[in-house]
Amino acid sequence: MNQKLLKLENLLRFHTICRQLHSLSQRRLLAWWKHGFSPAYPLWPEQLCAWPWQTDMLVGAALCQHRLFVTKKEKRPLRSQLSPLKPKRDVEVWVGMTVEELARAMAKDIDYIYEALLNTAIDIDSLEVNSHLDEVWIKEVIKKAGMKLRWSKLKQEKVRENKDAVRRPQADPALLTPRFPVVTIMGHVDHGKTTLLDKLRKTQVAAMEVGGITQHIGAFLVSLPSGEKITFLDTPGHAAFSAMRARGAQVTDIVVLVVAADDGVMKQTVESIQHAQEAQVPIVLAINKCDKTDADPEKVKKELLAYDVVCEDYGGDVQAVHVSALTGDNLTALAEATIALSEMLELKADPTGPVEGTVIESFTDKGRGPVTTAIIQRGTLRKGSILVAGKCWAKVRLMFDENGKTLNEAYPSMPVGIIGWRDLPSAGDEILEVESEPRAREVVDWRKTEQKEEKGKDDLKIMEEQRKKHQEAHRQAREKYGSVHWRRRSYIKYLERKEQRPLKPKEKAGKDSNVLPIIIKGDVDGSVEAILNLLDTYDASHECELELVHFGLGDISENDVNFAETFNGVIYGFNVDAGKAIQQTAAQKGVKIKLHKIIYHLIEDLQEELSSRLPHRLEEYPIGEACILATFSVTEGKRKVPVAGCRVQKGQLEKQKKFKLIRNGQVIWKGSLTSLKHHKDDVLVIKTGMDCGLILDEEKVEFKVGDEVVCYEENEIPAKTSWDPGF
Ligand SMILES: Nc1nc2c(ncn2[C@@H]2O[C@H](COP(=O)(O)OP(=O)(O)OP(=O)(O)O)[C@@H](O)[C@H]2O)c(=O)[nH]1
Repeated sequence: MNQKLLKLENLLRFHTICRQLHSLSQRRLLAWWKHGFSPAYPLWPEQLCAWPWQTDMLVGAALCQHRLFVTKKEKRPLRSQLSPLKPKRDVEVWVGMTVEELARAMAKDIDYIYEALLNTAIDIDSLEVNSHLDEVWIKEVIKKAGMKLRWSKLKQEKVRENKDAVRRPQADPALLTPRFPVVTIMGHVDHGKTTLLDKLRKTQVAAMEVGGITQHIGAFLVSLPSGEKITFLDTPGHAAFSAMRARGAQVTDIVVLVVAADDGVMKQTVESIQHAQEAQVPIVLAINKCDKTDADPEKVKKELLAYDVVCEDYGGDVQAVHVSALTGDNLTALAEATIALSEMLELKADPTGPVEGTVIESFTDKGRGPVTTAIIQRGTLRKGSILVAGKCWAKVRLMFDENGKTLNEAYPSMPVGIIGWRDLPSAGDEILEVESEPRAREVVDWRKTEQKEEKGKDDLKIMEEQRKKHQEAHRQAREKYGSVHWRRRSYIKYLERKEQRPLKPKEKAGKDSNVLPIIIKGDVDGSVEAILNLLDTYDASHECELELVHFGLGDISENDVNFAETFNGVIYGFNVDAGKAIQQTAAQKGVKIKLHKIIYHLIEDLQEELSSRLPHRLEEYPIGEACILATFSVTEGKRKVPVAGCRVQKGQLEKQKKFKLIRNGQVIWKGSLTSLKHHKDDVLVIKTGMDCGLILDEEKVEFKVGDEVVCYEENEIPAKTSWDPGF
């Protein structure tokens, strides 16, 4: 009878715990049950491990549970292994669906999915209801269920209609008209690129007789006396190249390679050559600083041979112009050489139809908002055109050139400042004209969604990597700690520490001990994880040891209180409750339950609790100071007792308080007085300015004239933990 009652009681307690344990534990229980209740089974529910029950009691309880399942089984087959599923139901699935979604799609409960994934390589413990499943696991579950898999429309939706705007196919040669070249200036540091660009720009300003301030728009147009034009990109050559090539755009037709005649080929000269060669952009060589006495243009040409840059003098096709950016010498010749090369390249573009171009530079102007400089490559840009670039779009409100002059139209190869962007596109972004604002929005939305999906895929990859890492750590922990199925870093840390210094219930963790055993309960996995992560910042160097004896999800239970009582610990609950009965039990057992709804309040509370376990600090408060003016001794029986003749200089000396003797700034004695006299009278207090004679409780101490006597009292100051989790 007693046996039966015990089992019944066990069953009830077991049920209560199971109900608290969330679906995860029921799943584990089932798995455990199917493995013959072996305590060695790795999925032993951690909450039950923490339960201070004996294993056989647990088995007893579980056996009852087992019978219950068996009875239920007769009415309703629960598991695939027990009753084969009726085959070939179609299940609509998609990659990355969650455990919950798969269960719903299969019309099964969540446990079913977990069960199907048991004994597979997946780490079932790290698998939450909302974890995403890989294709391989989805297939595994469906296969085990004997169902048929059908990839969902949702998956097909992923290959949704491409709403992006793209460049048009190559233009009909009949539509092509000559265009002027777009040139980038590149070269080694200090070889004169900026000076050359400035000179070219100033020549242009002077030539146009505009005067005043030139507008920096990242590119400018130079008109030669012959009427020819060249667009120079006014951005650091490397940056322009990298940005544009990274986005697959190629706006430069010619590279002007600047090499200082006095310095020769240097590291960045070589890099510039490589950039040009990789992009198959021809080079015009500007041998600069030819005004300098030590200039040696021939040496430069020879050095360049090593990099496949063969000048015309050496039988190659690279034009070399000796210039001086400083004096402006030969800059026209350089421009003409560039034009000659562009003519050979037969640069042409289609000025009709929707615009295509590239963003050279973009910035936000205080008054005008986002501004871009673009090079038009196809079509003709006009006010009111609708453009998209990257994930931004614009209705062109205003166009201007490098001199700030408003433009009505911009043709291929023209640099143009554009105002009217809703957001700021990036340098190198491709500009495409679309037919309407709704279409521009559609393109931008499509691109944003694409980006999100890409990011989602990346996140999934990261999650998968983390899962694998977690799985490995988990496997190692399991190997190390056997059937105990802890998966928390903090707990493993705790176990490791425990190996070094086992915490015995009630033995070390007395109320005044400097060990604080704690139990953490939280509402959801995430919050418990967050608290455990903060606890991880607490290391052994702190004065009070923090022992995490148990943690878990759900309201505070009797089991937690038992634990806390056993270890003399404190229960911390985050966003959970403790029923009245539990609180009463805890009060009876002297167990503190601390409930919080804000993590940092919980941590502050923990800091206070830790501080309360630290020994108090003693702080000294001086009451008076005296100086020894004479030393003598009195005879007490056969002993000669040293006496210090002092004058009080500050405060007062109180016989009952503590005293210290200081010599040359060093404390040489601390203790009490056995005698304090004023003349021949014993007194309790001597005030400032008065003389006195005093005898210490340690007769061996010798006084010296000039020593300092300090009377003080000691106060206990509560200590504060130095632990700061840093939030
Ligand atoms: N004598 C002489 N000095 C020049 C000439 N060109 C540039 N310099 C000087 O060389 C120095 C560097 O010129 P920059 O134009 O700043 O050179 P850079 O290649 O743009 O340099 P980074 O911007 O640092 O890459 C400056 O002191 C210029 O005055 C030139 O033709 N002759």
